[in-house]
Amino acid sequence: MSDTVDDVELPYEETASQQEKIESLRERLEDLEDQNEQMRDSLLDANAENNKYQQKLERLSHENEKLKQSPLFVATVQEINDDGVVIKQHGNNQEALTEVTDEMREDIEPDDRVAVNNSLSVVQKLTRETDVRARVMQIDHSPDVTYGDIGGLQDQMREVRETVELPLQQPETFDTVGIQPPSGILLHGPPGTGKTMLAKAVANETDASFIKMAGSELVHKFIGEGAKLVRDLFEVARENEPAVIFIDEIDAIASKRTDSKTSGDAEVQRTMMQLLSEMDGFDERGDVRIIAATNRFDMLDEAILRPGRFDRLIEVPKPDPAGRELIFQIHTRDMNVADDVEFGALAEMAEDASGADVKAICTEAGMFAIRDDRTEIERQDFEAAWEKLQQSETVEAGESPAFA
Ligand SMILES: Nc1ncnc2c1ncn2[C@@H]1O[C@H](COP(=O)(O)OP(=O)(O)OP(=O)(O)O)[C@@H](O)[C@H]1O
Repeated sequence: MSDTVDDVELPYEETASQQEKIESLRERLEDLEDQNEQMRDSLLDANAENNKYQQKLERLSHENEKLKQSPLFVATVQEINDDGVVIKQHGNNQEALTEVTDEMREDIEPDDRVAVNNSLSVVQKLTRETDVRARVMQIDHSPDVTYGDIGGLQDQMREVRETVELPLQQPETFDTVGIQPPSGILLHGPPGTGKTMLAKAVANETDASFIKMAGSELVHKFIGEGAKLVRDLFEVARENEPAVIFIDEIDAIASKRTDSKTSGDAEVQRTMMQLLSEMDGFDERGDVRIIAATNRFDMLDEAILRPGRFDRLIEVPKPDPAGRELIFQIHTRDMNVADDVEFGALAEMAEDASGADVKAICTEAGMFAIRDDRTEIERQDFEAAWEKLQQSETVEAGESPAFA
């Protein structure tokens, strides 16, 4: 069957008579014609089969399209194993073992959000672009900040721990005493003072997921979706219990009502109302704690501060000299600092600096050393870094810098 024109074997011996040769060739010709006939038949069969599969493929593609068009439910992949895929449906939180195509199976992994149809088969993986929640919420299952990374803020840390750790770790204490655990914490103070760090650290130390949402993004980026996203935020938190919800820049959604009646204001109002109602539904919230932060405490609507909502208000001020010294120590832990550098003196120098400023000074001091071809960071590097930071802040504030 695999003979080619060049390597064809002649069906007779060289010594055979002319008559025998003709006879052999005739037989071989008949054989080949038979084979040709058989192959043509097979080809026809294969073509027919191919057509059948083609039609089936079209039908399935059509079916698939139809499935995608009917309403789909959103679920999160929990586990992929030999039996199929375990998904957890959003909304009712129920888990189900379902099937996926081999192709889809290769594409998904635990924690992916997927769309499932009525029979809970995974139809589509939701990409980050289609997943608004993923864009607006930052979910960190194990934030790496610890209490030891925070300089100063001892009182604030104690209060945050009391309010968040106890209800998460010993909820029965509150049941026994017969009181509701404090609901939300509001951290207020200037930018860069460690508010986010406090929330991340308490989530980390209680093994809770950290779910962050920025109020300003909610209002400015996702116009018209604010209220729904707040609902989603609490839903995601329940799906990831125990969880700490961190709402940064809460003033963007909970500032005092203005008199103007623009549609933008109405939208912000709706978002805030949704937040209040989620906070009021505390009983069903389970192992979820809420921490919010603001730099504009004076702007907040009183409704948000009513008992049962944010009833712990914790001020997070800029660090005092002792706090700054600690923060310098923390941020230079991994740096190669010269022995004569005194952190106390640096703390005195960087008067009025926030924790974030201190961190920026340390990084910049390292850059000065690198520019100077040194591997050790000296006192003058920190001084130059502080000067540079002050200059950039002056320029940002629109004043002319003291130094060129
Ligand atoms: N008390 C602190 N101890 C150690 N580092 C700090 C402290 N405060 C701030 N920092 C440093 O500054 C960075 C920013 O801090 P963080 O995001 O917690 O500030 P924030 O108060 O939430 O700021 P914002 O109000 O601007 O959101 C931190 O990642 C950390 O490196």
